[in-house]
Amino acid sequence: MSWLVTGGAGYIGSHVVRCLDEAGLAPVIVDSMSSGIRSFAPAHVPFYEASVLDREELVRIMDAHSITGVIHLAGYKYAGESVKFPLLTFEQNVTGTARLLEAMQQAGVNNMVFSSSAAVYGTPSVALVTEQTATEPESPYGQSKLIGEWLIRDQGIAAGLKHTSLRYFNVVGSGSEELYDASPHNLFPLVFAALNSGATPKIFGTDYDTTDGTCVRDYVHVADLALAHVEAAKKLEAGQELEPVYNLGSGDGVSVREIMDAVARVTGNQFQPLLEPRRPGDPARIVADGQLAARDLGWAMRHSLGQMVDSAYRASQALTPAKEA
Ligand SMILES: NC(=O)c1ccc[n+]([C@@H]2O[C@H](COP(=O)([O-])OP(=O)(O)OC[C@H]3O[C@@H](n4cnc5c(N)ncnc54)[C@H](O)[C@@H]3O)[C@@H](O)[C@H]2O)c1
Ligand SMILES: O=c1ccn([C@@H]2O[C@H](COP(=O)(O)OP(=O)(O)O[C@H]3O[C@H](CO)[C@H](O)[C@H](O)[C@H]3O)[C@@H](O)[C@H]2O)c(=O)[nH]1
Repeated sequence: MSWLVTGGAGYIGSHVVRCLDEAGLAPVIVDSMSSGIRSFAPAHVPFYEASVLDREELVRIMDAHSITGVIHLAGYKYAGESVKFPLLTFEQNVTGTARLLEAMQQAGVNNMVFSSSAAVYGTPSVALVTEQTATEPESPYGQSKLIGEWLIRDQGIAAGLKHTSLRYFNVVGSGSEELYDASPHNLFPLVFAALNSGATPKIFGTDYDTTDGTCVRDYVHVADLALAHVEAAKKLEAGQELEPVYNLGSGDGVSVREIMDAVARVTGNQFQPLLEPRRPGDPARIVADGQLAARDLGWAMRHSLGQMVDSAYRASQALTPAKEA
């Protein structure tokens, strides 16, 4: 049993690869290296620098390794930036997913786990988002993830693909010090990049309709998230039916101000964040009901917020200048 991991040299993908490896579902990585980091891929795991847009190369790789399933994480992940770059976002996330599905059909690979996002919900009007909550994405990124889900669902109907899509909420933390989130646009990496360089972290928006005026999100630890992928892969491999979509969130809302307080506590740095205007496109609050995933995928929050902050901080400090370049 060998599973292909697209985007396996990325932040989340590298954690998934390690969990698959430990579970005996021999991972093989395909990554275009647009944002991947080569050292994130374990030396013994087969690695191909290739794009999911390259159908023929994907078929060759799937045949060469007798791949039985795909965890598809490759993509362009910035909701805010996607408003500026809709064509890039759709090419990578929609055309990329379509090419991958074509390759899977050609190679006879019949199992798929897809990285979707809470961004498919837009700004929900409910306190806890369930899988039944209306999908009203507000960015090309959210739209592209929803279309990805539809392509996969339709390929299930047309070609018998077994599949599930995991809608991640805010993924943070680090499962080991050499793996970190290098995103230039997300809260945790920006806060630690600022602190590590002597700058002051920023809060975008303090006038939202939330308890302290800052945005509320549902933060999950990347190592917990990775385990849910392995559970999904194992179930699909064993021929068990899964729901078409699962939320991977904790049910707990945490404000940006509360994150800053936790960072100050963990690092011992009593900084006063800079208060900036709102960042365009940010919903005030989005928090998940994760009960469906708990029922079917053993989904559980094994890490506390303090551990999320602490592990992210340690990983950010372990960065060498070479890795930062
Ligand atoms: N980080 C989050 O909070 C979050 C939340 C919801 C969903 N997601 C989704 O999870 C997935 C992984 O996110 P991440 O945080 O690890 O991001 P990341 O940028 O670290 O990883 C993405 C990986 O995909 C690779 N890639 C990009 N385009 C490719 C292509 N065309 N072909 C092959 N490889 C390609 C990149 O080089 C990178 O290694 C993405 O699909 C993202 O949209 C992330
Ligand atoms: O320096 C910063 C950076 C961010 N923020 C705020 O922190 C919150 C979280 O922002 P992130 O960029 O970390 O995360 P998002 O909620 O915007 O988006 C993330 O989670 C979404 C799901 O909820 C999507 O999947 C998306 O891909 C992923 O980047 C937002 O209110 C943002 O304005 C700050 O205050 N200061």
